[in-house]
Amino acid sequence: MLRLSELMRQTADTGSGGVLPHDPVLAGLTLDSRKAQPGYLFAAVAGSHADGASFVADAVKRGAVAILVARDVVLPALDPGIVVVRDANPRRRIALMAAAFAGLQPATIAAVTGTNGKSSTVHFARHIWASLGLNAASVGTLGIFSAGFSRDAGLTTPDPIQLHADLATLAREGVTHLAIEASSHGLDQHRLDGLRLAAAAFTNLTREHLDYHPSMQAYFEAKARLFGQLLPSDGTAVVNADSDRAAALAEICHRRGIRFWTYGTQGREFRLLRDEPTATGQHLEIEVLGTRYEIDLPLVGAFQASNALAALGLVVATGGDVTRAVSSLGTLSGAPGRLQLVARHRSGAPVYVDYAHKPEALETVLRTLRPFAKGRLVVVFGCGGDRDRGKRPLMGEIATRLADLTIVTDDNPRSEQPVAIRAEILRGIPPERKNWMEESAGRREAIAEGLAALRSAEDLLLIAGKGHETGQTIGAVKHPFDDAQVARELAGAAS
Ligand SMILES: CC(=O)N[C@H]1[C@@H](OP(=O)(O)OP(=O)(O)OC[C@H]2O[C@@H](n3ccc(=O)[nH]c3=O)[C@H](O)[C@@H]2O)O[C@H](CO)[C@@H](O)[C@@H]1O[C@H](C)C(=O)N[C@@H](C)C(=O)N[C@H](CCC(=O)O)C(=O)O
Ligand SMILES: Nc1ncnc2c1ncn2[C@@H]1O[C@H](COP(=O)(O)OP(=O)(O)OP(=O)(O)O)[C@@H](O)[C@H]1O
Ligand SMILES: N[C@H](CCC[C@H](N)C(=O)O)C(=O)O
Ligand SMILES: [Mg+2]
Repeated sequence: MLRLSELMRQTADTGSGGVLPHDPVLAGLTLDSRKAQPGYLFAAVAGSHADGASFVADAVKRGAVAILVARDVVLPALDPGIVVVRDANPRRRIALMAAAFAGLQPATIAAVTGTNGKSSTVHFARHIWASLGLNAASVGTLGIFSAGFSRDAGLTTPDPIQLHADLATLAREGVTHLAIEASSHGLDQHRLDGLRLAAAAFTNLTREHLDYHPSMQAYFEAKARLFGQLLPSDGTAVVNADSDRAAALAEICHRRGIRFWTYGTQGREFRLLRDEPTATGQHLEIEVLGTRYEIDLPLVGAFQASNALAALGLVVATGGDVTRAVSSLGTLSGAPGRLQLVARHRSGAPVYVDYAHKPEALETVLRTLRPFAKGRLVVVFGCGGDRDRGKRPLMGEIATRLADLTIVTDDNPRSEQPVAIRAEILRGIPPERKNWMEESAGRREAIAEGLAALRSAEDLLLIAGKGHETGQTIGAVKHPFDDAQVARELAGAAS
């Protein structure tokens, strides 16, 4: 409970002013009129489908006593007992209010942005902190994880009201260190504006979400907000030097006086010098702040080594002991659904599940797995409905270029016709490659076909796109579906 005047005082940086006609004690905040209760403040924001302003009367009917709205919005006549707060940027203001209202957040917070590798990096950062004896948590696509509290995710970056309620719970339970994914939607919609950040990492930028962002430049600018606006000038940026966006971020950070650290094969503070595959992962030689270390990372793929360095960078940037943090990389476990070995076919062929649902990710994971498939590399994948359509032909081209057999199937069709999504994937496949592909309606059937194509222990099946997901959304209904479980069931049945 907090008085409205106090909430406004604590968050007054976007320029709303004026004397309040009343000063209600607020019972809660909401961005959704349907969740308004007596004593609530309703933030009416314009969205991509609806305009929150048209739900003000609904919120008031449910008991809202205060409305936060943009300056220029015309509202219907309201009861004089309702306080209307105007702000130039209500999305930012409600995020700041959510933080103030919840009161507590873990003392040390690091955010991770980039097209690929965010979930893996926050998962790794939590592991490294925990190895240092710190009470750590992660928030993102996989949900919220800490020693004492976990919950499935709705969004990669939750809405600010939910987020701050959860962060306050974590902080009350003693969590001091938090790694959180910053999605481009989340950054663009100011969901993260109330966080007190100590560090921020950038992994890479490739094509994604061009249904939402008007261009790659706009997509980059959404991500760059993390460094240009959210990370305070006493924070540390940890940026992948192997990304072609590193120079632009360096410029932003230097302008703001932010400490700028880089990682990767071209990294300055966290440099990967050597990377050799081993039976169980890879042997790395790295240089961290001028000192050389050798470690056995129990994960395959150069991209996982890169994500591990990003996590290491965040831990060290926020005061973690370098030597102990480096040695904890030797006990990293992969993030669920990321290059996860889930089953073995009766032929001995391994079956992997991976969350590659973007062109660059699919290319990376197929290239990573190629050396492990001395025989045939088989991939089963589809594309999600109601998402960036431009990805579809690109992924069809990549799969058929890098795999020996591609089975095109359904991901989460959502409101789209599965056959139409598959047709867009097929459009990207050159005619001469059509002999090395099949189209299979129904993901379960496609996985069965993928398994049936395995002939020896030298073959390998990759099921891409849904990773850790435990449901498949068809129309408006989410049906239980778990790639790993289905693969195990079917591989078992085949043996
Ligand atoms: C495109 C997008 O990001 N939409 C998010 C956005 O919704 P919006 O502002 O567009 O909502 P809208 O439907 O237009 O409605 C406008 C406003 O009216 C309100 N409303 C609506 C109806 C009503 O009866 N009463 C009412 O008050 C809504 O609560 C909203 O505040 O803000 C909502 C509240 O925070 C989110 O739930 C919603 O996420 C939708 C469900 C979504 O699917 N988002 C995905 C694309 C997303 O955000 N993904 C990213 C990236 C994933 C990744 O790459 O990892 C993520 O962070 O998960
Ligand atoms: N650093 C990387 N470079 C290229 N591809 C990567 C990298 N890290 C992960 N991937 C690929 O992207 C997939 C998703 O990885 P991860 O979940 O860590 O990324 P994310 O950024 O959180 O994705 P999302 O935005 O979908 O939540 C992995 O399964 C893998 O195929
Ligand atoms: N956070 C991502 C997840 C996509 C996962 C993929 N399986 C799909 O459904 O497209 C999104 O909402 O765009
Ligand atoms: Mg993620």
